[in-house]
Amino acid sequence: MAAIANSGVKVLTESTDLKSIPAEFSFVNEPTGSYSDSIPIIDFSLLTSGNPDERSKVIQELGKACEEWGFFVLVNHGIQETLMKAAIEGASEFFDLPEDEKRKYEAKHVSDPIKYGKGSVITTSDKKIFLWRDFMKSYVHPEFHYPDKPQNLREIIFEYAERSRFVARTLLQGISENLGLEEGYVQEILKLDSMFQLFAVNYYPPCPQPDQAIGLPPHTDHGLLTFLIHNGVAGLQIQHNGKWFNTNSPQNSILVNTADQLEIFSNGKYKSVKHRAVVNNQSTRISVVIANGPAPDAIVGPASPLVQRDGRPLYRPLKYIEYVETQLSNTVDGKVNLDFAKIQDN
Ligand SMILES: O=C(O)CCC(=O)C(=O)O
Ligand SMILES: [Fe+2]
Repeated sequence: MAAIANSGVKVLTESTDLKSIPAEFSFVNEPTGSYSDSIPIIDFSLLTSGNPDERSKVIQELGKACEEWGFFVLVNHGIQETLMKAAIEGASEFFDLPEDEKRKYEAKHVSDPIKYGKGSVITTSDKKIFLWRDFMKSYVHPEFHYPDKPQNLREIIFEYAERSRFVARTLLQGISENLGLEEGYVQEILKLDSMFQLFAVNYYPPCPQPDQAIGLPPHTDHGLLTFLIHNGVAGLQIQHNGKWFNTNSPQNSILVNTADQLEIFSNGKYKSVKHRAVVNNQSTRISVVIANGPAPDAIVGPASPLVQRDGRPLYRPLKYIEYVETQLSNTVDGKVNLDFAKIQDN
């Protein structure tokens, strides 16, 4: 039992021939996801192409995707496929390191810039459940933190994060134009030059009873836009109109979801989408995530031109890094923080 509590799921699955999941992992899943052919696809190159008609059309599509789905598949984003592959393969090598090496990064405090672990959630009935996932998270911007080993990976992740920032800022500029905000407003208010980026690699080994465990339970992300790429094994599901949908991703695309700060900034126009990661009994799934957010010290509330237009703010302003760290230490329900920021009717 101690092995289960102390080591990651990778070690657990590799050291024993499991036919069923240990009781600590048992999670009651909502019904499984189906497919939708209407998940939006956004062509990033049209945002930067210089053709004004194409640009305004894609900005409209982007706004619609954020409003209706809170999720889209980004194609033609300009980040080289070789870099993305290197990031996925390299990041997953972290989990092959000896336990002692990984354990150096076991989280002691929520603000530790590098954290390794397995994670657990407390259910509404006060039960602790372990997730079928090992993770490594690190803060990569404005300060860059990354484990020393495996070697050479720091440069790859540094570059991937840098390219992602360009893509994220360009998308946010397009989104804020769709909200009717002036050029440069979003950049200045959210201090995007020093935007906070949290890098995460999630490792989901095959699970003998995939329907009875969960990789990551339903949650929303804390930032503005989250980018996710993976090793070709599906597992990310998003909630849409109360139902779960599998996400498809064409070769070399980035899966993008709206997150809490965008819901707050847009005064509720764009909802932070709930999503979860399911597991399977065949192949290891690896996802590489970059949560792109405002600057750590930015105080984020609804954009004032939108508050004026809507008549009142729906959320109260909070300092972003405090929001992140409350969410990272909160293991219950992904929406708790947003509810905390919400101004209640009375
Ligand atoms: O691995 C996935 O598909 C989901 C990851 C995720 O939602 C997260 O890291 O916040
Ligand atoms: Fe997430």
